[in-house]
Amino acid sequence: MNEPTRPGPLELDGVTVSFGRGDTRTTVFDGLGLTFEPGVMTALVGPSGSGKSSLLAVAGALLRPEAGRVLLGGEDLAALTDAGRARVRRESIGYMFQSGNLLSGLPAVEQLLAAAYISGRRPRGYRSRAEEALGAVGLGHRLRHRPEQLSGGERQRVALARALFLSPRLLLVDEPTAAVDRSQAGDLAGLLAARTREDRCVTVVATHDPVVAEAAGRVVDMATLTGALPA
Ligand SMILES: Nc1ncnc2c1ncn2[C@@H]1O[C@H](COP(=O)(O)OP(=O)(O)OP(=O)(O)O)[C@@H](O)[C@H]1O
Repeated sequence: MNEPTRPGPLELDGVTVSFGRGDTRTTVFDGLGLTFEPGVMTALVGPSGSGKSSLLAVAGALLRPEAGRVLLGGEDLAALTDAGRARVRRESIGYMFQSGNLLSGLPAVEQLLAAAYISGRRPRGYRSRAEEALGAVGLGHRLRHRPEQLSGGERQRVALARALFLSPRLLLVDEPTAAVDRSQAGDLAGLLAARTREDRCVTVVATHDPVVAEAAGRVVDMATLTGALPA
């Protein structure tokens, strides 16, 4: 918002994630190493169960790895206390998930303002900044529309504007085009890539959609990293 974005890579270094115990134990990553640069949108592709969502969860400080480091601009999120991780989530990470997770009944501009309130930031002129942010994703004519009055693609654009409004260093996106038509999917994917370059954030998108992979600056196939077989 008013703070400049502080560019810095996201680095996964020797990251191990597994779920369950005994016979049901699943190791998703074992010593995974990957670096994501600012200004680049990376598409994570791969079959169902190959670990795309798990990677987003570890990168977003929603899941603590069993081993390894998760460095965001040099700070190891895996080593922080729960309170430290909550601070990083609030201050440095934007999340955009499948359904957009908009608050029902709330006009588009208020969706952004609510996010600013929750994060404790209220810069001067924040309402006009929120309007500008919506304009930047092509929704200048939909400022007062509620989610119920928007198309699937428009809802995703509000979610994108909201995620970018707080100037995240890291933007994590899960299946952004799952609920939109093909032409909206292309527009949304292009917009995500463009805003990533302009805002210099690290953007990681889990997707099954070739349109998103085409728009990305880099594609990482999880199957080649984790050895997952097609479902
Ligand atoms: N909470 C959990 N408990 C147990 N196993 C889990 C849990 N979350 C994920 N897994 C397992 O970890 C593996 C990776 O799952 P993940 O959701 O990361 O894959 P994905 O590539 O995002 O799949 P999809 O494309 O279907 O969303 C899968 O085998 C899954 O069953």
